[in-house]
Amino acid sequence: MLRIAVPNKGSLSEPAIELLREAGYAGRRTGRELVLHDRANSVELYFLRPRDIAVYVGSGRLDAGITGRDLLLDSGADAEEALTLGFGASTFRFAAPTGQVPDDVAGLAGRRVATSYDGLVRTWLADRGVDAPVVRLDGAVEISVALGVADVIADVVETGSTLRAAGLEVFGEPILESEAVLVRRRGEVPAGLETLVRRVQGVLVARDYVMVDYDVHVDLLDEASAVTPGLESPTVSPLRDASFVAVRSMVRRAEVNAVMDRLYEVGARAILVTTIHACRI
Ligand SMILES: Nc1ncnc2c1ncn2[C@@H]1O[C@H](COP(=O)(O)OP(=O)(O)OP(=O)(O)O)[C@@H](O)[C@H]1O
Ligand SMILES: O=P(O)(O)OC[C@H]1O[C@H](OP(=O)(O)OP(=O)(O)O)[C@H](O)[C@@H]1O
Ligand SMILES: [Mg+2]
Repeated sequence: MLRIAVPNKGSLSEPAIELLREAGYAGRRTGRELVLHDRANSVELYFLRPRDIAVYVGSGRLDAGITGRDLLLDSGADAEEALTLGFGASTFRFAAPTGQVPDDVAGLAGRRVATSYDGLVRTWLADRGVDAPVVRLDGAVEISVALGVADVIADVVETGSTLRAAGLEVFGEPILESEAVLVRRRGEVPAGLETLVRRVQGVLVARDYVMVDYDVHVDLLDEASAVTPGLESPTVSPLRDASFVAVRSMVRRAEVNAVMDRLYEVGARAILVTTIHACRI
């Protein structure tokens, strides 16, 4: 049995559960379930706080889990990233009241820094030789400066609207670019982990790519294939009219309209785009 940790709450929970569902694993039946035995797939899913997931995986009690890169680094757990998952993107940044931002990193010295990610912030400050007291708070960190317990904050920024509402502005380089990641414990590869990674990768590729089919005159095949090289090489099938071929290739979803425009200019016709439901690459 592969033991997988899944966020039970917060912004990563729903997309993580949906990703595993699309990868063929059982879904949570109620919002209160803490463990789910998915015997058909030989996995056990543990629904845990995202902040705790890297700790369980790093301790070796669980084999893999979904959490944020920022939470993984903050925990200091002995776990490593196996895959980036393409959701839960955020930036971890310093912010201070508008008009009172330090000029540079050295300007942080002696200022009280409020954060929920004290491990991450202490390491960042120590690596740069900056001596600043860290105030550990559980959440709503943006209000801490107005309430007088800190001078600056270090927190997750997604849209920036919470910062703006609190009269704060970011300063300095981002501390970290984060997103949801699949983490695994270091060392020996547990049975079933490769299957989990391949399944999840399959979902991510199916989300990212579409299938494009078109007909093109054989004389234009090289030019058209250059527009749709696919992952390895496009599939080319004969048509009844031997002067034409049918071509099939995977194309990035975000680029498909530009690709269709170029194919049409080359002379391809009957250009069809279909969704990929699942794949193994
Ligand atoms: N807008 C966001 N706010 C907070 N965390 C976010 C956001 N967008 C992405 N994340 C990521 O989600 C993870 C934090 O999840 P966590 O469940 O601890 O906090 P949360 O989503 O703020 O939920 P809550 O504070 O309600 O418990 C981090 O990896 C963080 O980078
Ligand atoms: O840049 P934004 O789009 O505004 O999002 C970032 C904010 O969202 C999160 O707070 P959350 O709502 O989770 O509350 P919390 O601070 O109590 O965890 C995070 O801690 C930031 O405060
Ligand atoms: Mg939060």
